[in-house]
Amino acid sequence: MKIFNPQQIKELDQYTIQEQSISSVDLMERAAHKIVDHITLNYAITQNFTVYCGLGNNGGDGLAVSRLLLKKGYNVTVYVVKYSANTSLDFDENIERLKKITTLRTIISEKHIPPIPNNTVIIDAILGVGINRPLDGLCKVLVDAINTAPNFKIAIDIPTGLFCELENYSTEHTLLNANTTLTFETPKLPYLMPSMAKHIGNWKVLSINLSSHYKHNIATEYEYTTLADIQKINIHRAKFSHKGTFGHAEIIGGAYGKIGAIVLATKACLKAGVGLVTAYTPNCGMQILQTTVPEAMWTGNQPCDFYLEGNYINTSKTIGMGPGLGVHPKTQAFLHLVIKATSTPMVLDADAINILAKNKEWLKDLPKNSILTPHPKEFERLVGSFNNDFEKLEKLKEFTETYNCIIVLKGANTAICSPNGQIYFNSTGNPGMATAGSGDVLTGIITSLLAQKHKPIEAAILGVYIHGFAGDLASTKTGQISLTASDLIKNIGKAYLKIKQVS
Ligand SMILES: NC(=O)C1=CN([C@@H]2O[C@H](COP(=O)(O)OP(=O)(O)OC[C@H]3O[C@@H](n4cnc5c(N)ncnc54)[C@H](OP(=O)(O)O)[C@@H]3O)[C@@H](O)[C@H]2O)[C@@H](O)CC1
Ligand SMILES: [K+]
Repeated sequence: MKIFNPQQIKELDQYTIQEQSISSVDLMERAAHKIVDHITLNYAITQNFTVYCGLGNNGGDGLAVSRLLLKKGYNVTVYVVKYSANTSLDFDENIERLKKITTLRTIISEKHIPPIPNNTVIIDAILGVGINRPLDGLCKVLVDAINTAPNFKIAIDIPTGLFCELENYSTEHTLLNANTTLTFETPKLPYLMPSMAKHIGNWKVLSINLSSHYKHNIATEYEYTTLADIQKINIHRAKFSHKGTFGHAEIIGGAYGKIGAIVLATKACLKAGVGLVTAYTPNCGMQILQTTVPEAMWTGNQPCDFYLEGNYINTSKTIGMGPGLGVHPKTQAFLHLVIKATSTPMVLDADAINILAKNKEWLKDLPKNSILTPHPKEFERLVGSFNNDFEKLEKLKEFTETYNCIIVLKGANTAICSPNGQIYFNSTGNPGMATAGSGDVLTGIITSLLAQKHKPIEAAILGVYIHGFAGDLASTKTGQISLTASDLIKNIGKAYLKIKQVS
C-alpha cells in the first residue's frame, strides 16, 4: 500500500472527483459515513460526543459526521473553531445541512473556550492535511485544553497540528494527542514513527474508494506492506523441485556462551524453506548444533575453540552473519575477510553490524545489495545521531544509497530501505517480539529467502513480514509477555500457510 504525501493526497482527491464524476461534497459524505460506521460499531447510542470543527475540509468532515451521528440518535455538541475568516466550499455546504437539525456553537477566541465535560468523547476535526503552519493563537490554546482533558479523543484523518513531512516539522510544535486516529485510504507517514505514537494513538485506515488508477500509477517514496502486497510474491514450489532448488545457506556466528543465537538462526533458516543449511561456528558450537539442529551441517574447524578467527574460504553459499558473533578483535578481522571473499548479497546482523560500525571503512567492501538488520541502537552506531524520526529516515536513505545496501531497521513497523531510497514499512508483529533471539530468527528467515533466490529487497520485505506474522500467530497462544524466539520459529510454517490462503 502506497503512502502519499499531502500534495499527492490532494491530487488523488481531485483525480477521484473527475474519474468517478462525484462532487467533492459527496466524497466528503462518503468519508463521513465511514467514520460513523466505525463509531456506531464501537459506541452505544448513549455515548455523548463533542466535535470541534475547523473551517476547511477537515472541519467539513466533522460537520458531516456530527449530522450523521445526530440522525442516528447520538447526543452531539458541535463547535466551530473560528480561527480565520476563510472557509472551504464543502465546509459551507455542511454548515447549511447541519444548521437544519441542530444549533451550532462557535468558539471565537481563546478566551471563549467552553469547559469540556468529562462524559464526552472528543472528535477532533479542527485541521487535517491542509495544515501549513504551526498552531498558534486560538488553535494552539484549544488543542492544549483538549490535551489536558482526560476524555477519549478521536482524530479525523490526522490529529490537529501534525505535519506529514519534514518540511515545517519541529518537536516543539503543539499537536493534539489522539487515542484513535481514523484516516482515509492510506496511512500517513508519521503513523509509522515511534515518536508520534502518543499523538496518533491506534490508527485505522478507512477506505473511501479513491481512484485505483491514480494510486497504481503514482510513485511514492514510502509504502506500507500489507498481506495483499505479500501475496503478490511467488512462494509456490514447483513439482519437480529438489533441495538444491532452494539454495544452501551458511549462518556464521556464535562465540562461547552465545551458540544459542546460531541455533535459533539456523532453525529459522530451515523453517523458512531453505534447501540446505550449514552453521559456521567456533569449535565449541559443533556438538550443540549437531544435537539441537540435526537437519543442519556444521563447519568451522577454527584455530580457536571459542570465537571465530583466521581464514575464511567462500564456498558460494548464501551467507547470514552476526548472531552471537562477539566483537573479539580477531573476529573483527575475520568478518572483514568474509565480506571481502563474498560477492553475492549477504545478511549482516547484531555484532556483525557493531563491528562494521567500528570499522566504517570496511562498509565499501560489502557485496552489493547486502541486507543489514540493525535495531535502533545498532543503527545509530552506524549512522550517528539524529534529532527526530523524519531525520532518521533521511539518514536511512543516505546510508543505503552510499553503500548500495538494504537496511532493515527493526522495531514496531520495521522500516526496510532499498539502495535507491525506497522505504517499506512492515505491518505485522507485536511488542511481545522484543525478546532475546527474535533478531536471530529474523536473520535466519531472510538468509533463507535470499538463498531461495528471492531478490534481496523482496527477501527483506517478505522475511520481515513472515517474522512479524509468526509473532502475531504465536501471541494468540502464548500472549505477548511469554512469547519467546522459539515460539516464532514454531509459527513460521503457519505464517506461510496463511499467506498462501487467498484473501
Ligand atoms: N483528500 C481526500 O481525499 C479527502 C479529504 N478529506 C478531508 O479534507 C482534509 C483536508 O482539507 P483541507 O485541504 O481543506 O485542509 P484542512 O486541514 O481542513 O485546513 C484548512 C485550512 O486551515 C488553514 N490552516 C492551515 N494551517 C493552519 C494553522 N496552523 N492554524 C490555522 N489555520 C490553518 C489553511 O487555510 P489558510 O488559513 O492558510 O487560508 C487551510 O487551508 C483532510 O484532512 C480530510 O479530513 C475528506 O473530506 C475526504 C476526502
Ligand atoms: K483533525
